[in-house]
Amino acid sequence: MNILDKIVARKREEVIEAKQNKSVSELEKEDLFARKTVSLAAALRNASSPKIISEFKRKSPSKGIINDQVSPEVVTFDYANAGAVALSVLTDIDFFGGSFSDFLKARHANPVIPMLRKDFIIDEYQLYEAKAIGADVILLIAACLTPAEVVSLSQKAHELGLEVLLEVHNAEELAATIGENIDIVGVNNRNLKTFETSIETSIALSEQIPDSFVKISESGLKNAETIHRLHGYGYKGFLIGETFMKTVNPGTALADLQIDLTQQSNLNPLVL
Ligand SMILES: O=C(O)c1ccccc1NCC(=O)[C@H](O)[C@H](O)COP(=O)(O)O
Repeated sequence: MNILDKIVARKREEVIEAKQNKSVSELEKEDLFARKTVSLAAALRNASSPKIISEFKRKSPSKGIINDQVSPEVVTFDYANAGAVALSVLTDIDFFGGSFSDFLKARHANPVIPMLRKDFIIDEYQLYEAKAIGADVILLIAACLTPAEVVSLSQKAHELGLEVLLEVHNAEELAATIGENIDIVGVNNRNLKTFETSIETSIALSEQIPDSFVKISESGLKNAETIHRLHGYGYKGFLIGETFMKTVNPGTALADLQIDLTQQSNLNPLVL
């Protein structure tokens, strides 16, 4: 059993419990359910420079505790101020230390910026939850869903006004799950068996993702040089958690990266 299998097994239990505690019609009555969502895909598609999706991530299976001294409202407000195109907030409790409370605090501190509910979606019920906490985008991980599940969950997400980020690790997952209701394709550089990250995964898959899909690179991204390199392969967005969260002030870490990105593109305008 790899880590994804363990996470998904626990997630199935959580969803059963959640459905017993709150019905879909109760979720539909939450104030944020009626909120009009903001498009991350459009913000990325129209961007001429690399854009950062900044993640609030307390801990992870690969690194253990990353930062337990930070508050979601402060960090995400600082991220948005430092120019993040979107926020990603973990809502998985057991493996990532996230929660709906973290997500809601971040949403209330940042009413307009696109926000990704970062979790392991396996059931339509979780899409209603995502809408009820004010998410704009949900994640579908090809490695833990059948192609038919990707189709039905992405259709339902669109019905609810949510955008869909499809995450793939290899060409087989991409070919099996890419479809009409996918808004953004994310290539995850992290090997879930070894936890090693390699940007070669993003490079290898870049040409196989049709141009009609906005593409982003995820995990293990640390510096402006790598981001400019991947931007050259057509990646518009970059999902970064640990590099920021392991610092005392994650918002400042993003601001510093933005300065590096601008300086490097000024030195060599062709990298844009
Ligand atoms: O981060 C992990 O250890 C992990 C383990 C198993 C499944 C998923 C995992 N991470 C989820 C993510 O996609 C990352 O949080 C995201 O891409 C940001 O990555 P990073 O910048 O390396 O924190």
